[in-house]
Amino acid sequence: MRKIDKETVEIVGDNHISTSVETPILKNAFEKSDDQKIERIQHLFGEIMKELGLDLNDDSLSGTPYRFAKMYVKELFYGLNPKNKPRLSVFENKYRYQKMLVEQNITIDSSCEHHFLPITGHAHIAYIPKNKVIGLSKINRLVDYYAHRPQVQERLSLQILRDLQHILETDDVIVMISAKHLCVSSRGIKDKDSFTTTLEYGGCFNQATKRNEFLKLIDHV
Ligand SMILES: Nc1nc2c(ncn2[C@@H]2O[C@H](COP(=O)(O)OP(=O)(O)OP(=O)(O)O)[C@@H](O)[C@H]2O)c(=O)[nH]1
Ligand SMILES: [Zn+2]
Repeated sequence: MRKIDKETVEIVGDNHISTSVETPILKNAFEKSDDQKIERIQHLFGEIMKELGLDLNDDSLSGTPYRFAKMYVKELFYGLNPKNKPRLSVFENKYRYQKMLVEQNITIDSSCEHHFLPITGHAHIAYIPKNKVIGLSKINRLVDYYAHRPQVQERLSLQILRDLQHILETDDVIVMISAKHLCVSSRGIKDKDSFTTTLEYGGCFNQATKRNEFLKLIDHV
């Protein structure tokens, strides 16, 4: 593993934002079971707590290393493991519905990969069906899956877009995410009001009129 020291982090700054749409995952990432990972992270997080000076014999703190490890593996970062990817059943577009379908206000609960702090907000997604349509809830499930990894918002938007385009067999998909980053609001610059919007699209959404149709719909609900 490449070691990066404090000075390099300062110099690299924002340039370390990954250029790939894939989450950087080690080849042997899933050789251990979830339970083995929980056991190891429990030990390591206990060490961090002790290093901070906390007494793990305290009743309230003693269970924290285990709770933390379970939360990381089973909840916040369950989306790292491809075995947890939702099955996205698609079916034939029997109704020949060929207008825009918008699924909006999809909850985003994610974590920033630079600080491991929450990213919270909403995704709005639209597509124009060709031969395939997807169960509505599957769009929400796909968003939830990719959100539950350490993320940058740009990559999250792209991963969702790319999968939907693939599954739906069309480029005509648009993904908008507006979210607050706790690493911006609760530490560092501590800006409580700003939020971040990303927009990824393909196919007919390259036309401003189609994009505007989508943006108008989002605005009116
Ligand atoms: N582009 C992008 N940047 C992000 C995202 N989440 C966090 N960041 C930024 O990643 C940057 C990391 O910069 P660094 O200078 O290495 O970290 P830092 O010293 O903690 O930065 P400050 O937050 O400015 O204190 C910060 O500007 C964060 O706001 C994201 O989803 N997308
Ligand atoms: Zn951050």
